[in-house]
Amino acid sequence: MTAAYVALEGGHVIEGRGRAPGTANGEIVFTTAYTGYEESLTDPSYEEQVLTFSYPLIGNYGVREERFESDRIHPRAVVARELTESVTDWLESEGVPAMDHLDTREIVTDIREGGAMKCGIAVGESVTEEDALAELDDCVAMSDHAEIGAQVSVGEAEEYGPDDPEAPSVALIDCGVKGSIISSLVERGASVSVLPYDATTEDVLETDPDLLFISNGPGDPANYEAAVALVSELTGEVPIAGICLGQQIVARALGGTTEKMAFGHRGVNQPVLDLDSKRVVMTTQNHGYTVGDPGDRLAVAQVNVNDDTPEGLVGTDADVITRQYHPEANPGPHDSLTFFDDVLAMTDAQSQPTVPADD
Ligand SMILES: NC(=O)CC[C@H](N)C(=O)O
Repeated sequence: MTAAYVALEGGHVIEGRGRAPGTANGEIVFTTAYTGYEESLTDPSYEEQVLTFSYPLIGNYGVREERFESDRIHPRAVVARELTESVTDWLESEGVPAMDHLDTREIVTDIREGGAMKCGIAVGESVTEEDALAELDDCVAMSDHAEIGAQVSVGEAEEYGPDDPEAPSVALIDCGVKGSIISSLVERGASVSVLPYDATTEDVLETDPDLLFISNGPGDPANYEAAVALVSELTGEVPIAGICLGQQIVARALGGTTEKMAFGHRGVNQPVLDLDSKRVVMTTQNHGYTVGDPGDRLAVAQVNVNDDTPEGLVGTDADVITRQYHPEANPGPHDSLTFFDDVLAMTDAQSQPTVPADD
C-alpha cells in the first residue's frame, strides 16, 4: 500500500492510504456536498486549497467532462474517506496528490475547532510524516497569494453567446469564473465578453457593455485591486452584478469591508433568507471570506440563516446586485437560478432592483 500523510497546522498528522502520488500544501477546507465532486474539483475558487469531502464516497458516478466547471482540477490535493478508481485515475492524470481511508470527520472537527488552517500532504511509496510536515512548513497563507487571479483568469478576452447587437452585452471579469455562470447568462440570451481579472475601465468600455459582471474566484478579495478599481469607476455608469468573490469585490469597491471567516461555507444546503420576500432558499456555497460592513452604498438583501452573514447585496444609489452563494448551482439546488433573470433585467430601465422595504 502506498503511504500517505496529511499534516495539519499545529502538528496533527493523520495517516491514510495513498491514491494519487505527490506532495502538496494549501489551506485545507471541507465541503459537505454529497454530490458534485466533478464540479467542485474543477471550480477555480479552490485554487491553492486542499479539498476534503465530508461525504464518505467520492467518485461513485464516474467522471464526465460535460460536468466540469473549467479545464483542470484546481485544489492542490484531495482527501476523502473513499475515492473510486475513476476519480483516482483522473486526479493522478492531472498530477494532483490524493489520499483516502482516513476518518475525514477528524479533519472536519479540527477545522471547525481551530478555524481555517494550512496543511501539508505527502503521498508515495516511501514518504514519511516528515515529508508532510515539511510541506506544511512551506505552506503560504491564502492572503499571501497576491497573484492568484493571474493563475485562474483568461489571458485574453473570449466571447460567448450570440453575435447580435440587440442581445444584452455582458462584460464578465474572469477572476476564476465557473463555466456554468457563463452558460447561465448565455442561456438567457446574453452575449458575454469574458475579460482578464485585471481588465481596465477602457478594456471594459470597449465591449460596449449593458452590464458588468464580477465572477467568483479564489483567495482573498483584497488581492483583486484592479477589479475593485473597475467597480468603483463604473458604478452608476453601467449596472453591476457579482457572485461570491464578485460580491466581496463589489463591497470593497463601494466602501464596505471583507473579512476571513472561521472556516467558511462549503456545501449544497446552506439556507438563505431573502429579507424582502421572507422566503428561504437552499443554496450552494464555497467561500472562506465574507462581507463584514457593506458600507452606505449597499444594503443587505439576503442573509445566511445559520450565521446571519450577508448573502445578497443591493445598491442604494446605483443598479448593483450581488450574491455570496452560487445561484448557478453546479453542483446543488436550482432554487435561485432566477438571479440571472434579475441581473439581466437591470439592463432594462423598467426593471431596476430596489432596496428591501424593511432596510
Ligand atoms: N467561490 C468564491 O468566489 C470564493 C471567494 C473567496 N475566494 C472566498 O473564499 O471567500
